[in-house]
Amino acid sequence: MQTPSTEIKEESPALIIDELVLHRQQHELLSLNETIKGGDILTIMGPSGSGKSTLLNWLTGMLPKGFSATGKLYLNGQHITDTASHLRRIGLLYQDPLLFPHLTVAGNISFAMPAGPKAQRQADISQALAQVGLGGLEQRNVQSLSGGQQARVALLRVLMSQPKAILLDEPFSKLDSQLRQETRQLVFDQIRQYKLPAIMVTHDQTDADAAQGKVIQLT
Ligand SMILES: Nc1ncnc2c1ncn2[C@@H]1O[C@H](COP(=O)(O)OP(=O)(O)OP(=O)(O)O)[C@@H](O)[C@H]1O
Repeated sequence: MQTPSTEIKEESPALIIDELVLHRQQHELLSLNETIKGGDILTIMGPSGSGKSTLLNWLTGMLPKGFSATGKLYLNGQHITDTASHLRRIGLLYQDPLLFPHLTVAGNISFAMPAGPKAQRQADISQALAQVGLGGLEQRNVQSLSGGQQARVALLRVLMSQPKAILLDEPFSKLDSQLRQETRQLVFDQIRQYKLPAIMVTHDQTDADAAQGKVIQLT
């Protein structure tokens, strides 16, 4: 007897990619079937053109024209394949911090936070900044920060938006090696602390090793 299909796949924190096949025009780009549990980091590697960005675009609900997909996406038990991008609660961290240059550190972080009493938001921001070694920099203009400091603000901006999953798109590639290692550790620690399912696209084997999770090599 066939099990009736259900919209609820799993209740504990997990991102489930169910029988995904991505096409560019008639050409199959990739297929994927994965469950990423909260706190786990799935690493995606592969040569230029293998479909890494396209996969991230599908996950965020922004597949460009010319591409099509079959398969389903579930986040913490909810079917979100057809959910609008801004309602998916999937945070994205890029290689560029993409901070708003005209806003302060606190302004950048609070921009992405859910609404709430101002004093509470300010206290939460100060606490988060202190946790990543940026205590007291609330009112600094982000343009006056170092690359590593900007990367940490970008991370906090994503985390404070309270995502339920996080995607990392070459997030450390602009940082020099010492800073790369430190920032990577911080990002991975936070992913584990918040039990977020994460997918990281990288060309760097040391990133993949540090993630300590499954590695998928696209071809
Ligand atoms: N907007 C687009 N229109 C048409 N084809 C595209 C578009 N974007 C990407 N492609 C093609 O789709 C395929 C997958 O590209 P994608 O950007 O996902 O690869 P990638 O693995 O992220 O590459 P890279 O490592 O260079 O970023 C490639 O053949 C690419 O040329």
